[in-house]
Amino acid sequence: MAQLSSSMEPMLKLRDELDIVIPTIRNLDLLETWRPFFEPYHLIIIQDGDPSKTIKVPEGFDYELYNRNDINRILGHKASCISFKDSACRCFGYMVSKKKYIYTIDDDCFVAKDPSGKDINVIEQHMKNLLTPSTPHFFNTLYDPFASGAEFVRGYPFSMREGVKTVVSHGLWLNTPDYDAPTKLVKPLERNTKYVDAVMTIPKGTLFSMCGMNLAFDRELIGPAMYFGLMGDKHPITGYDDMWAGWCAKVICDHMGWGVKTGLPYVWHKKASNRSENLKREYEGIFCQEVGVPFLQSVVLPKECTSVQQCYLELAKQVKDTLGQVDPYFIKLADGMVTWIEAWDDLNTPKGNQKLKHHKWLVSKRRSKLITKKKYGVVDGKSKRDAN
Ligand SMILES: O=c1ccn([C@@H]2O[C@H](COP(=O)(O)OP(=O)(O)O[C@H]3O[C@@H](CO)[C@H](O)[C@H]3O)[C@@H](O)[C@H]2O)c(=O)[nH]1
Ligand SMILES: [Mn+2]
Repeated sequence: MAQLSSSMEPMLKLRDELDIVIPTIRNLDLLETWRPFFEPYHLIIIQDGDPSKTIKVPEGFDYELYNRNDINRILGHKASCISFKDSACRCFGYMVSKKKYIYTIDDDCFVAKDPSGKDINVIEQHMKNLLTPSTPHFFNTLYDPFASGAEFVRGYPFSMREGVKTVVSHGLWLNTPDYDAPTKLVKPLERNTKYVDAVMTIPKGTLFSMCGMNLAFDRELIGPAMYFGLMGDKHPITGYDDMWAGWCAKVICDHMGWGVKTGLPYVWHKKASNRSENLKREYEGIFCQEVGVPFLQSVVLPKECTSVQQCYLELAKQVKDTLGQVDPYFIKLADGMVTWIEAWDDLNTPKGNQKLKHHKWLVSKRRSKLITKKKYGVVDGKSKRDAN
């Protein structure tokens, strides 16, 4: 196995380097099962749907929770780029995080076990994937040469064994795989029981289906491209937010010379959404992907695009000019992409950081009020302590 740099071990701790982003419309009981792996980290919870609903978070977790009112207050008119009533809202968490890495997971994904019966530490495996190089320019048939027990195979040019920086680590799912609605309808009972002990680099020039359920990425590098596109409320499409982000991010990774890996780690997905509902939600997307994918595969970004933001704005322009003629939805999506970059850059300047600090204080104040209420209750407008 290609030697892991000795500096990697401390990085695996990562408490101050990684945020966990969870989009949710439900109580977060799943966190109990993830406690051994998630408790050390800061969580950014994006509460979708009705902001007046209280999302229960088990004790002991360090988190900030943003609902729609917070998103509107923080972004103002730019909040239009953050989807509502769709898991795409999670990308707001990427924007407000200040950490180098992001891990995002759905609230119906639980700890999976490897074939030896050991609980899988998704953070550890994703960080191994991100902290070791990718090999997009020449396919290694024995999978990830930087994974333990693997190596470059014969015929692999030595001049290419250094690899490139990995910026996305795409994990998989046991039990309910990420099938689209038509597939789920014809195969309602199909479950994924195959634990494939492999991590692979997705070759340069190839797009892939990026599922947002179990995903980690280098926020400082590819973060501005991880826009989960306009879906859900007031939009004709849903269920393709993560796909859009994955296609755009991969085009930019190829241009920037960065790598994307897929494979381990697994989560146990106990699908909470409704199959026939999903078919209605995904219907338009099934057709859009047939035009979107070939277009994005054909995109060439100019060499003058040297930052992810520049690449992303150029991509938005090409989406608007080309796909905008196919379906007006893509004009709105392209505008959303531009607004996303504006909002990202706003919040990641010293002035933006100051503004965000104030909002984070408000969000944490609301949370401590909730904790007080839960601990001491509020009886007839007085706390239980006063009432006794
Ligand atoms: O309006 C909504 C609906 C859901 N969420 C949260 O988003 C994730 C995913 O929701 P869910 O697991 O119910 O949906 P699935 O169909 O299983 O997942 C699909 O959505 C993609 C995004 O992860 C995934 O790739 C697909 O498999 C949960 O955390 C919900 O709470 C929401 O925020 N708003
Ligand atoms: Mn799910």
